[in-house]
Amino acid sequence: MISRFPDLSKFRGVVSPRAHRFFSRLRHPPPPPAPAMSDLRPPEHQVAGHRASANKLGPLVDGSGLFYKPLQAGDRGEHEVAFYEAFSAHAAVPPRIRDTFFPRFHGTRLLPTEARPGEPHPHLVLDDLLAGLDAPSVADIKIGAITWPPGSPEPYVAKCLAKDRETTSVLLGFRISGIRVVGTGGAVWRTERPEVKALDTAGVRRMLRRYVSSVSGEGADCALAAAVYGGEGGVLSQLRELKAWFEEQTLFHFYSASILLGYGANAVSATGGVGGGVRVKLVDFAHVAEGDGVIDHNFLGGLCSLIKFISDIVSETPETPPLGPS
Ligand SMILES: O=P(O)(O)O[C@@H]1[C@@H](OP(=O)(O)O)[C@H](OP(=O)(O)O)[C@H](O)[C@H](OP(=O)(O)O)[C@H]1OP(=O)(O)O
Ligand SMILES: Nc1ncnc2c1ncn2[C@@H]1O[C@H](COP(=O)(O)OP(=O)(O)O)[C@@H](O)[C@H]1O
Repeated sequence: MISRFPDLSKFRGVVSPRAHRFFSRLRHPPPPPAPAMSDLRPPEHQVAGHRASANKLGPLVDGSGLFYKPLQAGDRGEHEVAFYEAFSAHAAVPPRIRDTFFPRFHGTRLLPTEARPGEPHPHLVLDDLLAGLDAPSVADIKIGAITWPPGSPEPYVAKCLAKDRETTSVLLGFRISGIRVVGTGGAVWRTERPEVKALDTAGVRRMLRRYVSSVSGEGADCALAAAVYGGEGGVLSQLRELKAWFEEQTLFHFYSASILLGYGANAVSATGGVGGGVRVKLVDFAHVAEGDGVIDHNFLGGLCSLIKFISDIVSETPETPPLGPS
């Protein structure tokens, strides 16, 4: 829960530690009791990123509508927390943008994990952005031709640059990181890591078509293109609203962040509509940098490029009933 109190982090050292703890508690009231390890599991709907396993930390859910992301090593985890704290309280962020496109931040919490038995690990507590969608179909699209923030160490820049060149990031301003599609019969089709890494422009187009197709297997009939991508409240109209903000905002530069698309795949109605709404969200803020009064042209360029790919698919496919956001 986010309070109306301003970000106090810059006042650390000015106010007493006791006062700071008091105000922090007001800004992030304690969430409900910590879930037991037996209730926590990797989200079935996760399509990219580090995945929790017996020896690796990764995101967890407990079915309560919350998503627990482990703080990453080094200063990355702390950096992501600092972003959420600043963003949640920033007076210049329009509430509509914050509420529509970002997960709500509920502070951090120590959780038991299978990977680190007996050593609770701090996690970001976020809204599960796919909560309430039955059998969600999900796409993670990493935005930006450049995926490292200014000032990153040289070896990290080299690693990211190599990935940006090998994938479509440099060429298209975005790359697909992972997709899962739940067909009408409940069959799940998902991308494998090596496959998405090898996608070229034609492959990206194919994946974006596959994401809105009802057939099982590799085929792409684009039966849901108009309902999911088009119409009022569809992906395109939400992306355009997000773009309008990025044309103005100079607060943050979202390096390596992803757009997460979601729709309830198992609710395809007789009329061809999709139940549960269409979601367009942003995730992964471990590499966000301060905007310093400059627009985030790296993210904005990738977003425009993605919009063009998706609008081409809508133009090429026949109309089906549109859906609003949920
Ligand atoms: O750790 P790696 O090498 O698997 O790379 C991660 C990427 O996996 P990949 O192998 O490219 O599919 C991973 O990519 P996906 O999200 O899986 O597309 C992220 O880029 C991750 O970076 P961060 O969590 O945003 O800091 C990447 O982590 P860092 O390169 O930032 O450590
Ligand atoms: N708040 C959220 N709600 C639901 N799913 C999420 C949320 N945040 C991330 N995810 C899922 O987890 C994946 C990895 O998240 P991300 O923040 O990118 O982690 P990493 O830093 O390991 O790359 C995303 O591709 C998405 O499937």
